[in-house]
Amino acid sequence: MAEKETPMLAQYNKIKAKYPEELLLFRLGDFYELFYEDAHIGARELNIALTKKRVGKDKYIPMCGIPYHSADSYITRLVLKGYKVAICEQLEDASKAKGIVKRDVIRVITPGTFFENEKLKSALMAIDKVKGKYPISYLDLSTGDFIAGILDKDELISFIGKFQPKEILVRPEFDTSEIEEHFKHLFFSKISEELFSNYKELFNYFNIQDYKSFGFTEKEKAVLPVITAIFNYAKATQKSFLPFIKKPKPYREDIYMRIDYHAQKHLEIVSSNEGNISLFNVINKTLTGMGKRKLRYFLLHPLKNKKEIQKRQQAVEELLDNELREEIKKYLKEIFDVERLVSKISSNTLTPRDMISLRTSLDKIQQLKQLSDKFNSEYLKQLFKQIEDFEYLVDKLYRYLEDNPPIHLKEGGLIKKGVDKYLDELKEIREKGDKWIKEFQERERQRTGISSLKVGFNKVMGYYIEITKPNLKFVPPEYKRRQTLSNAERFTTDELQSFEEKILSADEKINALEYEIFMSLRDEVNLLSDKIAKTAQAVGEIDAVVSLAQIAIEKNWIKPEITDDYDLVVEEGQHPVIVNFNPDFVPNSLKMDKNSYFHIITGPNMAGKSTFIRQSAVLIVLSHIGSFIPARYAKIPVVDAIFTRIGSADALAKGLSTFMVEMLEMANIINNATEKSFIVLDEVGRGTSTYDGLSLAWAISEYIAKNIKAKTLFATHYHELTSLENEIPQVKNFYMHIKEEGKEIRFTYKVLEGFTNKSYGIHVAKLAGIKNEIIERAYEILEKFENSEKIKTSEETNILKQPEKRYNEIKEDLEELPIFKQLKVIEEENKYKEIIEYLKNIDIGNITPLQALNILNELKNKIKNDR
Ligand SMILES: Nc1ncnc2c1ncn2[C@@H]1O[C@H](COP(=O)(O)OP(=O)(O)OP(=O)(O)O)[C@@H](O)[C@H]1O
Repeated sequence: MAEKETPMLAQYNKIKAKYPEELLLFRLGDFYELFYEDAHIGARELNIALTKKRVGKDKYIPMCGIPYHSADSYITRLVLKGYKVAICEQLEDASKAKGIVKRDVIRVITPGTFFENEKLKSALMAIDKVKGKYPISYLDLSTGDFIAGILDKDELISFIGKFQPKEILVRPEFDTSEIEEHFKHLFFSKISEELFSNYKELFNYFNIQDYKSFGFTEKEKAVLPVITAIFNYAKATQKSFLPFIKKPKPYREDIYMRIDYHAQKHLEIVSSNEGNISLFNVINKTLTGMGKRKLRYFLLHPLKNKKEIQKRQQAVEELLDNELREEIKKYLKEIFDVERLVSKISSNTLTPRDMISLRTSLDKIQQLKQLSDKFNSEYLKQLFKQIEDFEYLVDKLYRYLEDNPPIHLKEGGLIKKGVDKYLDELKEIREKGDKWIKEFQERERQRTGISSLKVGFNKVMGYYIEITKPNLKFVPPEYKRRQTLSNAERFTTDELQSFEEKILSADEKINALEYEIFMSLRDEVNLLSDKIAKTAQAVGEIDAVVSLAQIAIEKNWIKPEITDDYDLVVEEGQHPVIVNFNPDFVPNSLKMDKNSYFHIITGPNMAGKSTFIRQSAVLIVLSHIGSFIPARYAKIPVVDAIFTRIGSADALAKGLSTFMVEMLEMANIINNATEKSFIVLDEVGRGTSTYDGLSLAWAISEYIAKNIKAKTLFATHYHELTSLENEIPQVKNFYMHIKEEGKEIRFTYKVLEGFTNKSYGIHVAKLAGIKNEIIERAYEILEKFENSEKIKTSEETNILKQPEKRYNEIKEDLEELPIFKQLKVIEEENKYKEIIEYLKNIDIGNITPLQALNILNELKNKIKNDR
């Protein structure tokens, strides 16, 4: 006969059945316990001991436990590793419970919802697919920011790159592979269809009747399911911990300059490649959490409206005034991360200290608002106008809240005197109690003649009278022994006991009442959440603009002139990140106009080509966020997109060849760039055989220069490309100047007009420390090559213009190259896919034997054609 489950195990199994995918942390006294498979995972991932729990006469189940008091760090580790953790709490006081203590899951923490954890930062996204487009929504539970929009595939990839969601919600049938091939570590949660369709709670929460109230148009209807899904998921997992969520805002890519995912990464705008530092880290001088996030947002969303950019510039210019800026900074320094605090208000994670931080912040924000008359800039005026008045609330919080409250809500010490009459009375009893104890101690000393007699208190024993061992003989008979210590004994008396009951019940009442008052205060603040959040946004934006002014002053940057024309001029520009570490950085200029917009830059390795072309793109980005830039003078036309194609190894890990990645990126550029775009190309075509690569680089350059007419900087080692200058008038050659001093060379990092055939590769090898005898031998071989090159016929050099002819000549050799073999495999795989698809679509139940024979024949032919 099956053994009966213990009540605890029955309770566990019932709850676990509702959370099969989560690790269930089951609260037992001072521990959270994990059982069965969860225990194995927990022990392995947290490196803690796997033990057993006895659940019947001879029955044991696997168990591991983490202490309640340090649970946070364990939970963080599990969530960081991509687990979802369900916290199951005791819902009643164990000492007062009849039978087994009630327990239930109070919250599920997932990678995208651990909003109070600084390390993880909540970032939840939902993606759907409708008619080839991707409706998306994004919710940051730590700030309450909520956005939604409809993106195309490239925009979706770029969005994920910008916002870096920690968890992506999709429908069960969603094919995640098309996104995963672009990113290394994404965490997808497949959630039920029901969460996408049931928008009742969402509408209730925001008190609306229709999604259009959020500002979406009829055309954007497809965002409703993703908004709904993200909201329902947050609610279902966070339960009473659900923080304040702002109304979802339409996210429309088309109002910003497009910087796709590759460009963000290659230009190291907000995150850098290993060992480097990002543009954001260099220019970030913000003083608040909101400001930091806003500046980051600015960088990832440069404006593309001249007037808007100029408005920001004007604000930055005004803030160059040291006195004014310092005055604002004085307040900003004391403002906490209000967005995060607001999000906590409606959730159970708000601590009394958070409330004090909010009080201080709102107070400083009120003082900051006093400065609003001092500005002329339209943009600053507008931002200051968005700061709401919280005078009444601040005053109330000062009147109500103790300045140094404890961390926990239920320990009392939260509320000042004068707030509640009954509370004051209770506190008086407690104070009188202190006095009474002193008098009682004095009285007992007199009565017993024991001058060292002490009245003390601890949580376990309550009040007691302590008598040292030598004085025990003087203890009166009515004293009741409570505890024996090594050199003293502890007693109580009827009088002390009845006092204790009175005082302890006052204490309990005080704590309960303070908690109640604190909660009603919290509710009051909660009603203002929306206003506080909007104010916090404005403060963040002020902080970001102040930061732009601060860096401009510190680095002596200039204001670029923004135009709607075509021409671009940067005189003596510098790379803002590299110059930061290299004071000897050599400035360079760039001039582009309708007669000269495709620049080919040649020069040896290490001469500074990449730095120059990236610098140009970065200066354009900075100019479009309203920032000043490191240059002597600059005139920047509004650019609609920045595209980059820069050699990288990042996609290799995903099994795509470098060449394939390169071509995918090129295809994206060619399909999307316009005359108003800025393109940066570094070494296009290097991933394949020289002639293929060169022919492609040539054809692509020709296409961009003739048809797209986007401003383009192309750094290359293909010296042959410089002949494009003769073919297309708008193509111009530039090269990195090198100074030759005997056999030595020196990089000057100067970009000059014209081109050079010398590659100096051997020089660079020498600089890198390659042995002298090898270097000498390389020079000998080079000389031989150069001599044989001289007698080549002109027909041979002309291969560039006849890539196909040349291709046929060398076809056999090329096919031996690994890249070709790889492409062949891809090609074949695609053919097989076609056949598989064909087979899948055959409805066997509905065909005649003759049709079956025909199909077989067709399949045979398909395979024959391929062989
Ligand atoms: N204008 C400059 N002033 C001073 N140092 C520079 C300048 N430009 C580049 N450098 C330094 O020169 C080094 C090489 O630069 P970069 O990578 O741009 O060269 P490259 O020509 O693109 O080389 P490769 O062809 O090998 O990729 C870097 O360490 C960079 O910091």
